[in-house]
Order: sequence, then C-alpha cells, then structure tokens
Amino acid sequence: MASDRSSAAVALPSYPKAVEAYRKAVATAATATAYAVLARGMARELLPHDLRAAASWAASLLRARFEPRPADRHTFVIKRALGSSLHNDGDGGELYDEVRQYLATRIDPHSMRRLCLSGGVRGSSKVLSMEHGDSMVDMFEGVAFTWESVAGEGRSGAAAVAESLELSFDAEHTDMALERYVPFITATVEEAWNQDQSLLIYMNEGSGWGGMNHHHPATFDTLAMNPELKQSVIADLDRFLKRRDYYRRIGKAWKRGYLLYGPPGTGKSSLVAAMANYLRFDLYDLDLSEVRGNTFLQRLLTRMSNKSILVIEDIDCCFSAASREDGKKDQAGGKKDQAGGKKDQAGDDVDSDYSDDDYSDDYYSDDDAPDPWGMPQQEQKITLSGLLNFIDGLWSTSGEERIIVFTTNYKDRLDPALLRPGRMDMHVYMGYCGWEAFKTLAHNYFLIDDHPLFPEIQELLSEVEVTPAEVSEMLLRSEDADAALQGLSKFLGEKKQAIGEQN
Ligand SMILES: Nc1ncnc2c1ncn2[C@@H]1O[C@H](COP(=O)(O)OP(=O)(O)OP(=O)(O)O)[C@@H](O)[C@H]1O
Repeated sequence: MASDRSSAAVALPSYPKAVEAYRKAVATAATATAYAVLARGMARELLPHDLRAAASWAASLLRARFEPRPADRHTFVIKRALGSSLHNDGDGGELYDEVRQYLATRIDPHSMRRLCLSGGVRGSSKVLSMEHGDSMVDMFEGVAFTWESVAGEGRSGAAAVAESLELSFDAEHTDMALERYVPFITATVEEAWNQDQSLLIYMNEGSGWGGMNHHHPATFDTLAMNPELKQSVIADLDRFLKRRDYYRRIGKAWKRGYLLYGPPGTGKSSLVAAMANYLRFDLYDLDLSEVRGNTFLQRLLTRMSNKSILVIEDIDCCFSAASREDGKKDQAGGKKDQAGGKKDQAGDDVDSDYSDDDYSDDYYSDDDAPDPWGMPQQEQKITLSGLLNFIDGLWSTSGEERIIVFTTNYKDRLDPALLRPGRMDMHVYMGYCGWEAFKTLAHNYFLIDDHPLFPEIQELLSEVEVTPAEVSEMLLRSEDADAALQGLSKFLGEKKQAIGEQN
C-alpha cells in the first residue's frame, strides 16, 4: 500500500508547479494571438492587391475541390411533331401530347403566375399548360423531376425546330426516369383516357356485331350483395389484370371465366355491368339463338376486341332451347340421319345429339353450299362443350384480356362440361337480399345508413326470401325514406304471413 501511495506522489505535479505552468501557457497564447493579429494587419498593409486576389482564387479552388459538387443533370427532350394538332395519331408526337396532358393534371394553378388554357365547348376538356420558358417540378417516388416548356424555332418546315418539353433530373435517376417515371406518365394518361371513353355493348347480328353506347349505372358500390363475396370478385378481377406475364409464362390464354348463378332478379346482369364499368371493358352480349352455325360463331369470336367481356345469359336455356327446337324440327322434317345429321325442310342441320366426344370430330366440318354472306353454310347446332372448346381454342391463339361470363338461374340444369374444374374460374352465387345487401340498397336510394325501421326489416329479411330486385322496386315507390321503408316492411310482413299460411 505504502509503495503505491509514493508512486502516485511522483506522478502528480506539486500545486505551485501547476500554477506556474498555467501562467506560462496563458502568456504564450496571448503572444500567439497578438502575432496573428499583427501578421494579418501587416499582410493587408504590405501585400499587393494582385497577390491577395491570387490567394483568394487559390482558396476558392480549394473550396471547390473539397466541397460536395451539385449533382450532374440529365435532360430528355420530348418534341412536339411539327405541324401536329393537339391529338396526334402515330406521327411521333404522341409522347409530347401525353406528357402535356399528364402535366395538366399536375400543375398547381395557384403556384404559377401565367398559364396557358386551351380546350373549349366542342374540343376536349380544358387543359392547363406552361408558357414557353416556364418550368415546374413533379415529384415521383420522392425524386424531383423538372419540366420546362421550350419554344420552337422557325415556321414548320425542314429547318424548323419543334417546340418541346424538357425533362431534367439528377443523372443518378436516369434509369428511374426511363423505366418507371415515363411509363408511369403514359399509363396514367391511358387510364384517364379509358375513363373518358364511353363503353360499348355489342350484340350479334349475323356474323357481325352491332354496337351502341353502354351506360349501365351499376358499379360495385351500388351492387347489393354479400360484402365478402363482392370483395373476392373485385380481388379476382384485379389479379387477372395484373397477370399478363404470368399467363404468358405458363402458356395459357389470358382470359377468365365467371359463372353467375342465382334466382331471377338477384343482380347477375347488374354484376356483369359493374364488372364492365370497373374494368372499363366493352361488353359483347352473345345471343346464341341468333348464331347460325360454327362458322358464324368463329367469326363472331374472332371479331371481338381485346379488353372485353363476352356474356352469354341464361346459358341453361340456350342449349336446352336449342335441343327442344331441334326436337320439333326432327318431327317436322322426318327421320334423323344418325350418321352425319340431316337437313330439315328449312335446310337446317338438325343433329342435336353431339356428345362431348363426337363433337370434336364433327365440329369443324364444313358444308360447301354458299350462304348469302358468301360463306359456306355450316349449320350444326352448337353444344355447350363445343362452344367452350371453341372459345378455348380461339382465344388461346388470338386476343388478350378477355373475360367470359355465363349467367343462369338454374345451375343444376347446366351441362357438367361447364361445371368441370378449370372451365369457369369462379362461380358466383347471387342470392336473395340479405341484411348487408339491403343496407347497400337503402344507401343507394336514400343515402341513409340507419333508420328506426331497420331492426324490423333486418328481422323480416332473415325470415323471407326476397330478391334485391323486389326490394329495389319497393324502395323506388316513394322518394320519402320513411314511406318507402314502411312500404317495404309491410311487403315483407305479408310475404312472411303468406309463408306461414302455406305451412
Ligand atoms: N344485387 C343487386 N344490387 C342492386 N340492384 C339490384 C340487384 N339485383 C337486382 N337489382 C335491381 O333489379 C334489377 C334487375 O336485376 P338484374 O337484371 O341485374 O337481375 P338478374 O339476376 O340478372 O335477373 P335475371 O336472371 O332475370 O336476368 C336491376 O336493374 C336492379 O335495379
């Protein structure tokens, strides 16, 4: 212990020595400061102006060498096609127009003192754009992209330079600009364009389609159905849209089939309309009773556009009706030729007995007699399985983004070929009006989410079978929610009573 204490004493300076050292240090510091001030004053006095300028230049060089430099900028120039109007058609200026339309949605009219405003009553809607020389910043994924509107030079002609929109950004974001930002712009414009287009509904006439505007108001918001089921349909559609590459990879046609079934008036047609409105797809309403044979069917299917929904309503009736029709023709036209089908008096082929197996052999056989359209007559009746094979075959080789919807009131009457796994991708049951579906209807008609009569109606709905069409009809009877709901409650009460009396 004693030796430890002594070594500590050696190591520490004595108090007077420390005070002396401190004094010396202070004196030295004061002297150094005084010298520095003196030197700076002397330099200012003694150094010539040129030398001082050179020193300051050297200092700025050093600063530039060591301070972080502003990022390199890259610029894409997007030229307007010379002599083009606002809406080009494949003349090379489309991207210019697309960007212009995109920027019109990004311009904040409050932040710019001067803006161009175009459009009019007859033209498209009003479009805001920058004046030449102005610029704006668009943020994308947290990165600033600067757009500048640049004036063209000279009149349109060989020497003229087209006006342009210039996109500049930090060089490190070049890949993002090319691979994500510009595609994002074109996709945004395309989506807006699709939203603006009115949808069409086509009906078959001979071997062609007649189209008209489709303004069905049904949307998934207004559709009264079980909320989970509704969500699963929407999710399925979304998944379908995103899976282009997946379908390519697995070598399957990019199509999806839905079978909608349920009693009349439960909203099957409304669901088809809601799907079309949601996807912005045109509808092709195929009336099979109007299809005169395989050649016609083939022509119809190949004439459908991409991004479309083929609907065949009451599919059970199509084929049973055809069979019944054939039966009548058989009776009128005499004995049926079992081997190859025989013409009835009207010249129709009346072979309605194609099974799944014999169908594949006979389906594509042609009759050489020309018809009024100059096509060979081909009048075999179309079977359901035949139709499905036909659709599969055709759609795997042509067209993309196709949806096919069959509706039926009687699923149990359907040909098993249709119910086989892999045929229709999703079976959707549209049932009687439940409580959640009723709340959607009440909101649609009166914008209400609650009412004193709701508990009573909820109980009645759990006891009677009523279709959304019937409920809609009752709600339509008055613009006054109280009166309409009272009417509905009375209607449901009477239904309940009628059921009680039957039992
Ligand atoms: N689920 C529903 N949601 C909203 N409205 C519906 C619904 N079901 C029926 N309606 C109303 O009833 C009308 C008829 O319904 P819709 O034609 O869609 O039924 P459906 O099941 O296709 O009938 P059908 O089998 O007779 O063709 C619709 O125009 C709509 O006003």
